[in-house]
Amino acid sequence: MKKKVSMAVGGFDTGGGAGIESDIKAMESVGVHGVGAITAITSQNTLGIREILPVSPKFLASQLSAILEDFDVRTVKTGMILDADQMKVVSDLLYHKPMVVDPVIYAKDGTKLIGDLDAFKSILLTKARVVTPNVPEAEALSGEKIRSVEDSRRAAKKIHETYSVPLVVVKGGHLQGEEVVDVVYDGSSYLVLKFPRIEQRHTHGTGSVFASLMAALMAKGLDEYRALERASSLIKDAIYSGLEIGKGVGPVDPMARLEIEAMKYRVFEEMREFADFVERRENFHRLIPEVQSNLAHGVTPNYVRGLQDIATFRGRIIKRWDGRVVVGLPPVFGYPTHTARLLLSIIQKGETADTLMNIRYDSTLVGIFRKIGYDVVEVDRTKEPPHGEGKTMGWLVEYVYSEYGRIPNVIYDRGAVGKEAMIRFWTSSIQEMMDSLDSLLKEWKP
Ligand SMILES: Cc1ncc(COP(=O)(O)O)c(N)n1
Repeated sequence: MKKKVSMAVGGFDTGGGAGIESDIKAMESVGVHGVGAITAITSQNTLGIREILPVSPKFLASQLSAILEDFDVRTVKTGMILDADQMKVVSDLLYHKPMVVDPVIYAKDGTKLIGDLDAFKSILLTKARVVTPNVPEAEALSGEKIRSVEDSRRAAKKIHETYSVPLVVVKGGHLQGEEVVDVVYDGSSYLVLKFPRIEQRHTHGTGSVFASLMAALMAKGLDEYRALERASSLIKDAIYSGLEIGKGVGPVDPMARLEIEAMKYRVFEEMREFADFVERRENFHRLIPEVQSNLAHGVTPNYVRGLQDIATFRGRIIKRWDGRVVVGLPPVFGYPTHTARLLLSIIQKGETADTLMNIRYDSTLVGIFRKIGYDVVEVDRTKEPPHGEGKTMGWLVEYVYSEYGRIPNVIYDRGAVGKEAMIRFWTSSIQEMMDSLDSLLKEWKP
């Protein structure tokens, strides 16, 4: 097997959240082999940096040579580089490689990671292909105060002109506002990228991971703009999945996208098995209402960001005229079915719901649910206010939550004018769903 190789140069974070380990994780997450040269060992955790042990410039040079003499290093990402001597080594040995420079002037806790800013500007920044400052870093590099997107543009232009960096990416996370606005300048035009702000406390290593993704994607042959676009999308998942693993600011998770994609594959497999189960199970048609059934099944609930992470059968679970049950079409993610919307609303209320199905209402079935140990709640749909199609599932969950403070596994209603009575049932796994449906069919003798 062959893989492209990208190199990270920076500090070692004992907490695995930023620096070299996060760089290599980020590179590996997009299928690039990451190699690394260490400038300093930090004793660090989510609460901050305690001590820094610098590596001698000579030993840094030795690491770089060992790497360069053996691997075809396509791109380089730099982070913590302490002093002028280290910077000279990096510049002398790597000036010919496309470098993505993350100007980590200060760590989250305020510790200086680039000890000599003047040396950094003159020795390293001038060799960068791409530089990725956040707002405080862009202020330090440009000497401009940044309070608005307009200021970011001015700073980006100034950094480009002063240090001849071909592509300057000023990340807007530190500015106020509902949207995060990144400003990109390449010497002739601006690109302004806007993203909805993600509420997240655990953002340690965001800058390291973003710059490493850019370097890795460029190593794979993407041009700077394509790499930027992809890295921006991936970093959102990494931030969204920020890890609560210490007492302080936890790290972002560069593995998030890979894990979500792997889970989605498993969801498809399990739904295929579920389709076989309902098509083969004797008497299954008895559970299917006139409006037909569907199954919603998502990735692990705490990874669910929206309907894009929940799958339902595009053609539903159909009871045919002859009593056969057919799942005619494959599952799809992000399809706004009733069951998908209901499962999403239940997850958003904090339940570890993984699978949900609607089945026909029958008072005996409700009794069996109770007998096998599920919490059951009845909802009176005549109380539903008039609102458009697409609002019902959200209303249902709000209504149940306001009455009970949680969402029981079984929610049923006896219908209303023009609305068929229905049981909606959620479980923590698809296996539990199948086992429970089996029990219903065994116990129910209509
Ligand atoms: C070794 C090392 N490199 C980079 C950072 C910056 O990351 P952050 O800004 O999240 O503290 C860090 N804390 N440690």
